[in-house]
Amino acid sequence: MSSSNINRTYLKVDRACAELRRGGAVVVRLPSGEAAIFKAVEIAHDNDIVELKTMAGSGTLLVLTANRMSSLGHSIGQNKPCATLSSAAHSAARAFEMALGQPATDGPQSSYTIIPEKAGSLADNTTRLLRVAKLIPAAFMARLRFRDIAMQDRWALENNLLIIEARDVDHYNEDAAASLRETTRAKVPLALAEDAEIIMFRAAAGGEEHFAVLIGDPLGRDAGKDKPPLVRLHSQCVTGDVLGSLKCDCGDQLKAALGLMARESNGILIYLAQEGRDIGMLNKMRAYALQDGGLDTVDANHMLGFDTDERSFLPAANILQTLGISKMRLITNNPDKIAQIAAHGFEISERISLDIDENPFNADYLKTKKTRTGHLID
Ligand SMILES: Nc1nc2c(ncn2[C@@H]2O[C@H](COP(=O)(O)OP(=O)(O)OP(=O)(O)O)[C@@H](O)[C@H]2O)c(=O)[nH]1
Ligand SMILES: [Zn+2]
Repeated sequence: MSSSNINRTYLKVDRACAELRRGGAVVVRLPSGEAAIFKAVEIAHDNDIVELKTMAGSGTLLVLTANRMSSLGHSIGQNKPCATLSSAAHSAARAFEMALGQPATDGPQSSYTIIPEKAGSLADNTTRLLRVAKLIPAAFMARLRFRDIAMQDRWALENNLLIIEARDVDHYNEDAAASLRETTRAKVPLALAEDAEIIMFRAAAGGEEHFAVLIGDPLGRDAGKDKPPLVRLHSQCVTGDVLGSLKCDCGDQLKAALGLMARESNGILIYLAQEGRDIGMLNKMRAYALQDGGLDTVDANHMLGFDTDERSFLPAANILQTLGISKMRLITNNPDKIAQIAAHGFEISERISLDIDENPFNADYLKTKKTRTGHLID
């Protein structure tokens, strides 16, 4: 794909996300010409349900992910990422409860007809776009009655609506990672590592900003360096990294990693703008509220409709490649991180574990990392 094509594609997705976040409607279309108009449930009002129905000419459905459905006590089958729920009596408040509330004991879902949806379906694409927009992946969706693409384009223009093609959604995360560029760099002496330099990267797609902290001389400007650099991919955790939250191990891991790198003067910490395993700070706080009610970190993500971990380490891989790194000693306990980085063609000569002392507030979290997400914690 030429770079100008990539540009047009991701700009449309970025505009769609802004539209969804302000409560607006977006149209999603499959190559077959099937299309649907949708909105984010978490920002919708009752009149939106009627409006979508009137515009599309078919009933408004509620789209929920498989994880959310399972939290509501419904298995929708293997390889079905989401389901559409139809009801004669939708109200935004009720749908909000279905999408976000704690499951009611009398089973509000019983009054809905539930249809499992395939990967790549219109419903699936609505939830994927909502995730990119860092919104709860629950949509009000109404299918357009007509499949003629030229007619749809005219209709969208008349109604000031954006049409997003399913293939644009498919490529978005890859395009965003590929569009990362070094933007500026500066020396920033740190308490734990005086010889530190920060390199900022900005993605043209989505505008996300990640950064690399170079400790000492990891890029091998010193001739004769025999060990590959220590590398840590650290996903943002404002509560742990900045506020010193005792609920997780992030802040301590950050400090420990910088300390290890300073000792050798040979490290790269990539700080990824992936707050809350990439569900965003607001949704992480929603997950924390559910954890206050007794759920663990995995079930809380599922209850909100998200996957256990929404992160891709492709942005990190692109940054490492830009820096000219091919081999590293990776500081992590996360097997998925190791697998993803290896799959991108990097050589991990050694894994350095990063075990943090338990406290009464993070003990359950650390246990869940070990038992449910496979973290290699001793
Ligand atoms: N959604 C959610 N995110 C969390 C929670 N606790 C921590 N995080 C986020 O998880 C990310 C850190 O992930 P971890 O699983 O601790 O560590 P990791 O990067 O997977 O693995 P290591 O390399 O071994 O540290 C950060 O983005 C945190 O904000 C939580 O309860 N819910
Ligand atoms: Zn944390």
